[in-house]
Amino acid sequence: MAQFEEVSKKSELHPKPVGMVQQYGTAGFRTHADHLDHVMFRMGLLAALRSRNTKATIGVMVTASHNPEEDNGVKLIDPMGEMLTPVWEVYATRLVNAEQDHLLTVLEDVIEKESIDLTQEAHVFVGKDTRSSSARLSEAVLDGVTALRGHSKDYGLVTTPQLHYMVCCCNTRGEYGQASVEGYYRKLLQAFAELTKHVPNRTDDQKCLLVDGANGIGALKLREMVPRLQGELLVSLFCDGTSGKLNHQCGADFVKVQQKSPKGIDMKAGDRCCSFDGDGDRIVYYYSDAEGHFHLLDGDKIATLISTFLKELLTQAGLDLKMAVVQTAYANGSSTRYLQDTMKLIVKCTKTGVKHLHHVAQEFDIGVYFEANGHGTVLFSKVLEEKIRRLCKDSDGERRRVATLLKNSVDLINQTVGDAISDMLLIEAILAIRGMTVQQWDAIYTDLPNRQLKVKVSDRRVIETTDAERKTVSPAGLQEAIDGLVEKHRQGRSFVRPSGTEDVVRVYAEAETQESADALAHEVSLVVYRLAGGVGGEPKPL
Ligand SMILES: CC(=O)N[C@H]1[C@@H](OP(=O)(O)O)O[C@H](CO)[C@@H](O)[C@@H]1O
Ligand SMILES: [Mg+2]
Repeated sequence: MAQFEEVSKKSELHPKPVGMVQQYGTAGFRTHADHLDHVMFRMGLLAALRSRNTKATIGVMVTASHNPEEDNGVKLIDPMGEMLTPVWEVYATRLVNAEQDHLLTVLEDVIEKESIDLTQEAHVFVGKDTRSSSARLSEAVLDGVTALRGHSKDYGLVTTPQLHYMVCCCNTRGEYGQASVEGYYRKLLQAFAELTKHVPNRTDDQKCLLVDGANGIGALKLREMVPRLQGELLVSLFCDGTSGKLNHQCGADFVKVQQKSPKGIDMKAGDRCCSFDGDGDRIVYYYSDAEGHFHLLDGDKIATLISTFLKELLTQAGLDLKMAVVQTAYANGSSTRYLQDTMKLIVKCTKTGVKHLHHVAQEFDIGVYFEANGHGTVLFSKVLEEKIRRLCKDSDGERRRVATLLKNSVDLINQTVGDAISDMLLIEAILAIRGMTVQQWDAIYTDLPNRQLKVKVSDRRVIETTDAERKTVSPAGLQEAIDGLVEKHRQGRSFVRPSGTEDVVRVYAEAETQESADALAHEVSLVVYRLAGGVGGEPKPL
């Protein structure tokens, strides 16, 4: 077939280094930018097939998120703006690892398995982050789409959630919004303005927010929005990419893992601050108190603030609906207890990785999901959205006011995926409406001190987990050893799992005091090292 000749010819321009193997992981393919040209071309091919398979527009985002600037990566976006479905992750891995002379065979195999009609039209949206390698790598994606005679639209520099939004807008024929960056701005800005317009007596101090843009795409996009916030939010943008390096000593991942403020932010005691990650899909908040202590408000605190706000509105609106908060094992034990025992909310725990949380959140009328690292959003069922819309029209007085707040919250939230800009505007609106300071928000519950460590082992796959990764089933004896150690620490909890993005085993521990959490994390690291084939020197105490 003529299309295959074209693929054959074009693929010679994007040759795969012989023997190189890569895996479609938690966040797509991700590695040093020098090893990705063939991956990008082939993901362009796969996106064109996926588009024909779903009869919808598919997205391809070139980014390595919070990784160093030298890395890059690629993720595919399915029709409703969600992550690529798992069966196709397997195809992606096979296609990327096929040696040059085997590429067509693998391609044909996917076409046959999914009964893809090549005469169908294919449409692919492509976006990229600000990495120096992203321009040439997104060209390779476009080459792949064209080789299979797909139509492509290059959105250029966009945040990951913006591209998810575009795909959803396009496939809902504009019902979700207009598929352009301008359409995205307009939808969010209008919802934010509506939410904040009746908030009385806010001082400039309360409106001030310091933002660390991780020297990435999130900073560029936020800068375009700031002048249009009509003074309802006074943003000071730091790490805006004009001089610093992407993610270097800044950004949401740095702040969460190091538990300290980013380099280059000029914060005074009490200032409300937040950090985006490198592709604008994560956010964490923080402030430092008068004694200079750093306070982090991570994904768990964000989930608590948002779910408390929405639950109150639902009650006031007289809507009795099923609402849940979805977390992973990394959620701080205090947050889980607060949500369950005080807020009386359903709390679910899933495996790490946003696609798992998203999936479970879809089962409820309102599903609030956040990873502790700040990646998350809220999903609303169609039934609920319809009820809210009707209530806005048919009710009056207080009930109408509350329904309108709900409607504008729905519009402000990017339901396709976690979105730093959208989450930030929602959090700012909630704090304004409730007249709450960052300190009051922080005081809703007190985090248990915790520690995350990494252990290097020769093959991390020897660790198998169950119960949403909270327990191990192999190697033999490991779980019993962890249980024995946890027992010795007041309010102790610990688990280990192989990372899906790095060649390490992650260890998490929390306990009543920081010393205790640190000691537990170290003790567990040692048993992992001993029972799961540790390499290099034994883990040292902190
Ligand atoms: C503890 C932690 O933060 N893990 C991160 C990290 O996954 P690992 O499988 O733990 O490497 O990267 C994922 C993709 O960005 C993110 O979804 C997840 O939350
Ligand atoms: Mg990210």
